[in-house]
Amino acid sequence: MAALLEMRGMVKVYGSVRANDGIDLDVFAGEIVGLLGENGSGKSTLMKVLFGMVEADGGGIVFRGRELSGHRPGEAMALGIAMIHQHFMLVEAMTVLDNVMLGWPAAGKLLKRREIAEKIRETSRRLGLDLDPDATVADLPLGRRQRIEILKAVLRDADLLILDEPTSNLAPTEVRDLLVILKRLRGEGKGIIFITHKMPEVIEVCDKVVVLRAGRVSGKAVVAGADKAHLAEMMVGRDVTTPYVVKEQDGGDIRLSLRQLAAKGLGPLDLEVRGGEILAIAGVDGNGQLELAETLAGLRRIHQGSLTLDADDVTHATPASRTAKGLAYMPADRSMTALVKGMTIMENLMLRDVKRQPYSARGLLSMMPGRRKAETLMRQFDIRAPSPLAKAGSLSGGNQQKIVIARELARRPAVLVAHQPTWGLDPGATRFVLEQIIALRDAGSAVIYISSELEEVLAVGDRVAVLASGRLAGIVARQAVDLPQIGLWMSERAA
Ligand SMILES: Nc1ncnc2c1ncn2[C@@H]1O[C@H](COP(=O)(O)OP(=O)(O)OP(=O)(O)O)[C@@H](O)[C@H]1O
Repeated sequence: MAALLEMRGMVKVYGSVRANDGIDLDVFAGEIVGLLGENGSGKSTLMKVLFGMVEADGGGIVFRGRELSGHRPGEAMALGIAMIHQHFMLVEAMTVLDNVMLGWPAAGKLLKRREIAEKIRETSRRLGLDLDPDATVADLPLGRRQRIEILKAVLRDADLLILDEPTSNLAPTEVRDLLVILKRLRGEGKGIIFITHKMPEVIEVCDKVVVLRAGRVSGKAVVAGADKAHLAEMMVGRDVTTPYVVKEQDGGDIRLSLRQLAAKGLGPLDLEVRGGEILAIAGVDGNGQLELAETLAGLRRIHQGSLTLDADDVTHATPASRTAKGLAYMPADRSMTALVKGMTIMENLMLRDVKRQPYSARGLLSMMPGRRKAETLMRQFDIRAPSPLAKAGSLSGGNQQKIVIARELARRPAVLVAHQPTWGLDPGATRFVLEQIIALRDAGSAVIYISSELEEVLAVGDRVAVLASGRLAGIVARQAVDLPQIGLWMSERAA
């Protein structure tokens, strides 16, 4: 049987970076191929080349027996290739049906709304998408929105679906649902390219894996019957499985305190975090995590109660004055909200220091000390880029994340609020970032670590709290964690 897709010797060069350096990839109909590799290894670039978003500098693509070169996304789509982007291309104020009709091929416009709505219902039932054509996108959780993109691809008869880290910002239940949907798509004969950093997902759905390193294929394997340890080593290249050191409360000073604190969709909450402690906040996504993170950062108004930072009342303080008092914030959606993509890596790393010596020269960033500091941080955090003067937006997704993480950690903040700090990071980078957060704790900072991944919460939290419907359902020392109890707390609804 001929492959659905054959990519041979793909090359893509950006300045001094060989993002793709002779990559071969085959995908057959009815096959899920895991495309793996550390941050910056060239996965997204290869997919952009395939989908016609960037032009290759070398190599050849054959799709369904046809040579493909110099093509644009419109042509790729018309031929049956669909790309499910991480930031969905949906109009939030419109319904599912209207969104599906937006890009409908001209010939299909002859179909009536009613007929398309019926097709949506039928496809949704068949694949288990659980989508109502009349639902408004803005009312749907992330996982459902992603399924609209899948629905669009299927209704346009795509044969090959590209999913670039589709699970990286989904809640665990949504991940499970997505994996089931992928298996159904495979059952209908679709070819799927699935980019992920998560080993359990690979084992669950992939038929084979292709691992990239520095723009080349560094390994290939059939998943069925493969040795898991071997697969993991191929993916990660080093051991990331030793447990982290959890600390018992050692009575540090209270650095962050919430008293009856309430904001829209949140609280009232009473909570204290001490220096030298990581308070991990678990919960099903959408239960007040974003509200809590943004309220602490000063991005949402506090309606009631108080917030103190190192004994200073900061209830109504601006984000900038909280930053000046030692609060650091890593938002979950770092690449959209915490990074200026058009600025250089150095400028992004130094955003908090422009007014500080020795980095300031009459209010501007002074070159030499800034560059030295940026170079050091890039080395420490393994930010892969040709130079500190490269634009942040030109880095791979994971390396963009690392800029924000490096900037916030390097300030040695009194209090760190970290929301999903490992999203988009490969296992090696995840390990490194968690170790840095633990080092910050050991140096006396207080950390609030918000994550919907229970495994991670349990790995790094000294105490574990659960948010449910914007309220604190329970809080417990790590050593005393009882998993069924945590599960109950997570499913609690506010009275
Ligand atoms: N538009 C661009 N300009 C310059 N360099 C780029 C551009 N796009 C990608 N690169 C570089 O190409 C390399 C590969 O990046 P790519 O985004 O393909 O990696 P990735 O494997 O998808 O990583 P991640 O897991 O972090 O998303 C990186 O070194 C990146 O900096």
